[in-house]
Amino acid sequence: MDNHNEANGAKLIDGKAMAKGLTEEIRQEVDLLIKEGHPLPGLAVVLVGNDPASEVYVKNKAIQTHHAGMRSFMHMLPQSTSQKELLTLIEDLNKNPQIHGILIQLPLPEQIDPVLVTNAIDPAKDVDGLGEVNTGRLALGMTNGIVPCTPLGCLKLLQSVHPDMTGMNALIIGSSNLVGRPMAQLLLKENCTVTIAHIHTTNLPELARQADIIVVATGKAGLVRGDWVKPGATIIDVGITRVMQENGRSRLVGDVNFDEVKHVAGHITPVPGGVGPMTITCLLHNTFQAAKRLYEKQD
Ligand SMILES: Nc1nc(=O)c2c([nH]1)NC[C@@H]1CN(c3ccc(C(=O)N[C@@H](CCC(=O)O)C(=O)O)cc3)C=[N+]21
Repeated sequence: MDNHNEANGAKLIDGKAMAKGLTEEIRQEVDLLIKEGHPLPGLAVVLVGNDPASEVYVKNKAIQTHHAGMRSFMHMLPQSTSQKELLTLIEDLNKNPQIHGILIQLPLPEQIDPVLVTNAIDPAKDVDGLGEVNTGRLALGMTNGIVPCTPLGCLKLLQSVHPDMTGMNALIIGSSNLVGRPMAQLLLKENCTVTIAHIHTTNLPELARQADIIVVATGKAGLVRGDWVKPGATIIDVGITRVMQENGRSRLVGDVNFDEVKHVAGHITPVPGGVGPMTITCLLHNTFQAAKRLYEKQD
C-alpha cells in the first residue's frame, strides 16, 4: 500500500489509509482468537460530561471497535459525576471479565483528579497506557507495557517514512502526559536525539530548524510556520482545532501552518486524516493485545 501522496513539495503521510489497513489486520487477528474459542475482546469507554467534540470522538471509537470485530461498552456520565462514583465504576470494569480495555476520555470535570482515576484502572486493562505502571514500563524501556495510543500512532507514521531513525534530531513540541512525554520515550528508544519544547521554551523556531523530525502537540492552530522547518524534514501534526470559516462552516486545522510548511517539509501528516485515525487504530491494537495476553495467561 502506498500511503504517500504529493502535497506540493512535501509527501503526505496518509494516516487514514494506514489506519484502515491496520484495523483490517486487527480484525483478522480477532477472528483467529474467536476461532480458538476465546470470548470477544471488549473495550469500555467512559465519557464524563457532554463536551460535543468528545462525544464525536467517543462514538467514533465505538464504531471503529465494531469494525475490528470487538465489543464496545459506552458509559456516558453526567458532568456532575463525583470522583467516588467514577472510581466505583472503574472498580466494576476492572472486575468485569467481558472487558479487556478501559479508556477514560480526557479532559475530566474539575472535581475529578485525572491522575487518581487513571491509576485506579487495572494496569492490564489500561489501554490508554497513562497509568503509573505503564508509564514506568515505557520509561524503563520495557516491552511488556501498554503504550499510549497517540504517540504509538505517531511512531507508526514516522516508521513508514524512516525505518531507521538512529541519530536523527527529533523535536517534540508539547510536554503533556498524553502525547509529548511518552512520544519522547518512544523516539529515544528509536535512537533519536530528542528535544522536548514547551510553553517556557525561548528559542522554538531555532530548535525547529535543526530538527529532522518534528512532532507537534500543543493545540495552537498553525503554530509551526514554513520558515521554522528544515528542508526535507518530517512533520507529524497532532493538533486538532475546529475553526469557523467565512462561509459559516467549520473545518479542522492542525498545529502546523500546512500551506507554508508543505513547500518545505519532506513528509507531512494532514489534519484531518493523519494522526487522529491512527490514534483510534492503536487503541484497538492495545485492546486486542490486552485480551490476548489475558487469554495466554489462562491457557
Ligand atoms: N483518554 C483519552 N485518550 C485519548 O486518546 C484521547 C482523549 N482521552 N481525549 C481526547 C483526545 C483526542 N483524540 C482523538 C482521537 C481521534 C481523532 C480523529 O479520529 N480525528 C479525525 C477527525 C475527526 C473529526 O472529523 O472530528 C481525523 O483527524 O481525521 C481525533 C482526536 C483522542 N484523545
